[in-house]
Amino acid sequence: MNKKQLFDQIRAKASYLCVGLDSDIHKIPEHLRKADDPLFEFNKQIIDATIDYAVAYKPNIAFYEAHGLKGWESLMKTIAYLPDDVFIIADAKRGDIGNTSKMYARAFFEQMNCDAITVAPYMGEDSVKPFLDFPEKWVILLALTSNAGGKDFQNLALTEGDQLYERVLKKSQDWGSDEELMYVVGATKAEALTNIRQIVPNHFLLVPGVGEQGGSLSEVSRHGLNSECGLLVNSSRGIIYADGSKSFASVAGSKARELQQEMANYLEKYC
Ligand SMILES: O=c1ccn([C@@H]2O[C@H](COP(=O)(O)O)[C@@H](O)[C@H]2O)c(=O)[nH]1
Repeated sequence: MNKKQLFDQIRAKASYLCVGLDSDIHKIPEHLRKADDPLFEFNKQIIDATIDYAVAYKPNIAFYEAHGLKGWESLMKTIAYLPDDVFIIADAKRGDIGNTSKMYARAFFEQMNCDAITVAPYMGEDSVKPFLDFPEKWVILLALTSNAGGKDFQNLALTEGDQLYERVLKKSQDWGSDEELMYVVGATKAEALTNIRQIVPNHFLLVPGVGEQGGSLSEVSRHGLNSECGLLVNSSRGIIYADGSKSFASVAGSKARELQQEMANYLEKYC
């Protein structure tokens, strides 16, 4: 999906919501655990209930890898179930020497047909570039992550003055354009968004951390929206585990709708 198509979807749904499919066998409702493929059954119902309110879905690969072959099958079935007009992010946080990165890219872009993959930038240009060789596919580089430990490295001041995350934003612009590169910025770090928007005014940002991690959708939207929206805001646990009963899907749908309605207001106001 290219940038224009993504923005068209955002306008059509008045939403920049990404639903995180962090589907955990121990957290899904009891009655689903007896199904043939419990993770897929859970995801299917979550997708059906939230599809009107979300433009993107983000399966976190760890939750599927943890189950070996069966988990990969659940993941592939989930991705195949998602409609063509939603943006699919493999939250895999990959990146390695070039020939290995190329294989990761082929796995997620060719085998699984994801639109985007999260990539750790710290092995540098030759570890990121292989992911950028796929037309209309996206690399989402970790810039300023939502976790407390992100500051251990990302906020370190380099001798030249920049913090490490700022250097990631600046340097990576030599590798690809805003038609193929996005950045992860945690909702818990919303105070950095004004600075981030000065460095990358036109790039999309993937913003996790609204919901369970306590990030503010209002703050993120106020400081992060640009003229083409420029945001995909993720919520995983706050939507998919909002209810643990047989009504889980309809409650997830209501949670997604609440976020979408708030987003529709911010789009009117700031975009
Ligand atoms: O900085 C980051 C990068 C990735 N994540 C991922 O996003 C979701 C957040 O889940 P919630 O349940 O909404 O907290 C999860 O998959 C993380 O691995 C992040 O949180 N922060």
